[in-house]
Amino acid sequence: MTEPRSGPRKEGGASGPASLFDPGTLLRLGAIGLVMMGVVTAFAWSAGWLSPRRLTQARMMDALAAVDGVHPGFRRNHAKGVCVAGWFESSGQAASLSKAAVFRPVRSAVIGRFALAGGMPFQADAPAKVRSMALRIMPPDGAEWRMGINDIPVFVARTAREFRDLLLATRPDPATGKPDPARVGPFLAGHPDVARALALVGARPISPGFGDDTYRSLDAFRFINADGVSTPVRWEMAPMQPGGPAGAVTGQDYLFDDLLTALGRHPLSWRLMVTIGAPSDPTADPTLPWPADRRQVEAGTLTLDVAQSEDGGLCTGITYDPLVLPPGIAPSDDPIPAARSAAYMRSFTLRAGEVKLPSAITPAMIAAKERP
Ligand code: HEM
Repeated sequence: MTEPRSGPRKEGGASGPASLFDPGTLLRLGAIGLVMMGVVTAFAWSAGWLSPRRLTQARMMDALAAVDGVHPGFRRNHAKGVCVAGWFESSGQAASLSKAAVFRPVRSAVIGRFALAGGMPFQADAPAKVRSMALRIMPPDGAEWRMGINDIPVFVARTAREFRDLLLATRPDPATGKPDPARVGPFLAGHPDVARALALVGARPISPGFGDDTYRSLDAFRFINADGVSTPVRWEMAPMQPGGPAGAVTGQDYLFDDLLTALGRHPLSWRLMVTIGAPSDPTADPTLPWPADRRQVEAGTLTLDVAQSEDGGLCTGITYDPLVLPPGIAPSDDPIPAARSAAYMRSFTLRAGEVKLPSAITPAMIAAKERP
């Protein structure tokens, strides 16, 4: 018997292994390569590597960190805060403007947060620091509504890019620890809208504390009623407790201390006042106030009666994303809320994965002020 001759094997036959040089294999490999390249390019694009001027979530986080540093585990803005809880009682008066469940004559549960603007979780309280209220309003039978609202009359930038540029222009100079006038001056000269908005913010009346402060949406939204009629709106939470005499403006946490003392004595309430915009009112520019004589509707009353530290508190796992809106409330052409939504998500993703120091407002501070 002769052994079978081991001559050259026919490549690529139906039964033999495929060669790398087979045209079909090359085509398939090429296709895989193209898909991989597409994926890598998409990642690079979304990370902003291909477009150094594009504003990405990471660049916005960097700008916030350039001003206030990095504080792992904390919100990248409005870092010093305390959780609160209570309810919102609708008056029914906004139901003709918006079909949102929250405006039916019902009581909705609320998880909120008071905070100071800025990324420093241990900053000292001071009268002129921007204060905020954030709310997640959850009607018993309908979609929730989230908001983050500030105690200033207008926002300080028209777009996310302008806000980021303002942050970078006002970041502290390492030599002095203060913003560098040589950088701030030219920035404001080139951004008269920001200079005008900052002047309005600087001239606002300052209330003694969180409890007697007014918090505003600043951004414009649209209310949509059951007939599909869309109305431009902004809103504010107006305090129902009188502004008492200013307490002692001393102590690292005096604003939070006063808030906890007040909540320990009685619930605090605010009226939700919705301002109806006229067709001529600017909706796309939150640096511009609307005329003071616009009609307002009293949509209901917010009552807060419980405080909790962020450490273990219900608000910690929440982003007060202004685009979490129920049917009946929609964004306007204001570009800021979409940028906020992206930035809050990024901040949440970062802080959720980090080890955090205890918050400035501790469970023990709250327990000491609680009602018996
Ligand atoms: C482009 C503009 C803005 C950027 C990039 C920005 C960025 C941020 C970030 C990163 C956070 C932390 C979010 C978290 O970790 O949950 C935050 C919180 C907050 N922001 Fe903004 N923000 C912007 C505009 C505004 C405006 C216009 C308002 C007010 C109307 C506002 C009100 C708030 C409030 C109240 C909080 C605190 C929410 C809480 O207590 O959890 N922000 N912001």
